[in-house]
Amino acid sequence: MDTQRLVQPFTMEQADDDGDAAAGDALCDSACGTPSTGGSVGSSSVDSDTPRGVTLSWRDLSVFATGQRSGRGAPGRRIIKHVSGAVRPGALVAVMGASGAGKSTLMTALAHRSPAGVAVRGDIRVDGRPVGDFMRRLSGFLHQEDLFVAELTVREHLHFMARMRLDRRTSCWERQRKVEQLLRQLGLTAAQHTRIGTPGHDKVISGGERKRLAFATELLTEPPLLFCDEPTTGLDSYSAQQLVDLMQRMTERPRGRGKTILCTIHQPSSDLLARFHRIMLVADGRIAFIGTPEDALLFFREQGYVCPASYNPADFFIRTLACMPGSEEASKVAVRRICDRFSASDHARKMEMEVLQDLGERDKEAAWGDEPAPVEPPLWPQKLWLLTGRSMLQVARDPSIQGLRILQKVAIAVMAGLCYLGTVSVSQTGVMSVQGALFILVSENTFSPMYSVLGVFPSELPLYLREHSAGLYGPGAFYMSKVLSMLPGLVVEPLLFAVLAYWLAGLRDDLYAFALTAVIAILTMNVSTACGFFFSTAFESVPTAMAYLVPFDYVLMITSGVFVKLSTLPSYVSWTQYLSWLMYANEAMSILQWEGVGNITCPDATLPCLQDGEHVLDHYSFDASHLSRNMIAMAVLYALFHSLGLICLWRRVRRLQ
Ligand SMILES: Nc1ncnc2c1ncn2[C@@H]1O[C@H](COP(=O)(O)OP(=O)(O)OP(=O)(O)O)[C@@H](O)[C@H]1O
Repeated sequence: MDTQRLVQPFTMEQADDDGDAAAGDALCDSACGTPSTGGSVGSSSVDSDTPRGVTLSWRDLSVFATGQRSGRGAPGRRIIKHVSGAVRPGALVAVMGASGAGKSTLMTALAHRSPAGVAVRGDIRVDGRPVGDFMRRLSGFLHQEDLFVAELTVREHLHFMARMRLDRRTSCWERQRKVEQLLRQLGLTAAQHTRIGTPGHDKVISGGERKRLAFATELLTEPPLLFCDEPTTGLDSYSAQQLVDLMQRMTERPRGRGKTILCTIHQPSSDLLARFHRIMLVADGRIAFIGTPEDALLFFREQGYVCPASYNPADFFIRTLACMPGSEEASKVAVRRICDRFSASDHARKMEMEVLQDLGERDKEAAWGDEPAPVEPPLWPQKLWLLTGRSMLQVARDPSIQGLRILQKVAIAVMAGLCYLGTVSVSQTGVMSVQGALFILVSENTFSPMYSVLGVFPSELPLYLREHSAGLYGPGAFYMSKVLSMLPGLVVEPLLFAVLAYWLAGLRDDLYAFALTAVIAILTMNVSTACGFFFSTAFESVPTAMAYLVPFDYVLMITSGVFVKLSTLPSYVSWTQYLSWLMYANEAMSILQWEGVGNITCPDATLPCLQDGEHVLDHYSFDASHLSRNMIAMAVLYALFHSLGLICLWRRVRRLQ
């Protein structure tokens, strides 16, 4: 009966989307074909797939703010104060309390997901076992603020997550079956091909659909324990009710397989509150009550707080436990008294007895070998492949990332080429035009690509940190995927520019010179992007990165060989030229233009003249034997910037998590 219930749609949508499954979305398992509705080889009923529920208990738990957000030099503040409690399998628990009471802090601590700057002390156990990193696999966490890749569709997102989160031995069909089931179950079938988007922009799914998608993502792995931080915030009352109904159904499975769900919630209606099996009231970092809403009303009555007949009990609890402006001290004393009385009450003792009994029974069950097999996550190359695919879709679908840049490059190449048209010749004035055209080729492939990637890591870090904390992938795969996804653009863009500008400007009519110039242009853009990536990971925000990058790029430009004769640079700065890939590129391109050129016309024999190519190179302090050295140096800079970028990202992630 419960299996039936679970596969029932969340809303009235009954659209059969099996046919759509084969729609070839890039991230989807389209190669599996259409999944059979009756399951696939290796799949079993939903109930037997579902791991048994778990008991979560905690004793003498305190949470401190140790730094960062608490401010420089501020002592660690105790946010959660010596709390104890427990939740049994199949319980849907509403965590309620006034704003700032400590609900989210308590829940993230219980979920073993406390952020950096927060220290947790105390004993938290799952089925009697002290919590550890296994909590990432055992539990799902629905965050207050949803974060998605806006360019993906609902279906693509779920397929990506299925491949990232599920055991790598899960068959393609099985993954597809889970996605289809979740789409139906959460009423996302109609929106499955809609881009997730960013709220406030066109083509976005609604706030309710975002919440349901976030929920579906957490349900992919069938975690027996779910933490939901304000899942109903921003939803209309009907959608909120539907979501809570779904949670309720998930807790009500037989044979101890009901999920344990903790859910912070703000001001639920009486109707919504009645759907929760238990409520947990948090006040000033302590627990004021855990039990059924009815018992809570009785307990409060015993303490002298009577809920008026027409009043919403949730509002009554929150109001009673809130810190009243103007009478803060009295409110604190009242809250302390309620919390003290609860911890000494029969409710608290009964809860503890129930948990102990429950754990005893579950120990016996475990002896019968009901432990789930350990999950094998995807291998690193598989994760990299998936992440790169996702990033490529982002790049392809967001015109501001690459499409517009390519158009802009073409326009600049045509304009620059036309400006030099007819000015390039083997003459004294032609030397200036050639060197000018080469500088345009180098600088156009340096500055705009370098600055355009500065926002990549600051903007994507929140999503990365979220996915990292869920145990999906590490900084190496994240960084590499960004590099790989941009690679096609970083070849096409400079190549297009070189083809157009080179031939329009009328540079040396030699295929070898052109081909190597194009390769150097590609190298230039890749080194510049690597440098941009490094600054993007090294600094917290784009303005800070810019503040350091602008002076750095002036040094690069001055030492490029165009603005000053390199051999005349003062010794204390002359070393900087070896960091300047503009210099390497400029010298290499100049060699390709001038090597072997003899007899440059000289209009007036009485004035000093550049008589041949060797003279031109010498004039700029360039050396004809440096062609391969320069290309190798650029490759080394590319590797160096990316290595530094990766180290900075890794350090930042360690600091933030
Ligand atoms: N890392 C931190 N550093 C310093 N103070 C913190 C930190 N995290 C939480 N706090 C503080 O602890 C208190 C409880 O915060 P928490 O977010 O848990 O409250 P809440 O009950 O979930 O509130 P709301 O319902 O408004 O989300 C707040 O005063 C908050 O400012």
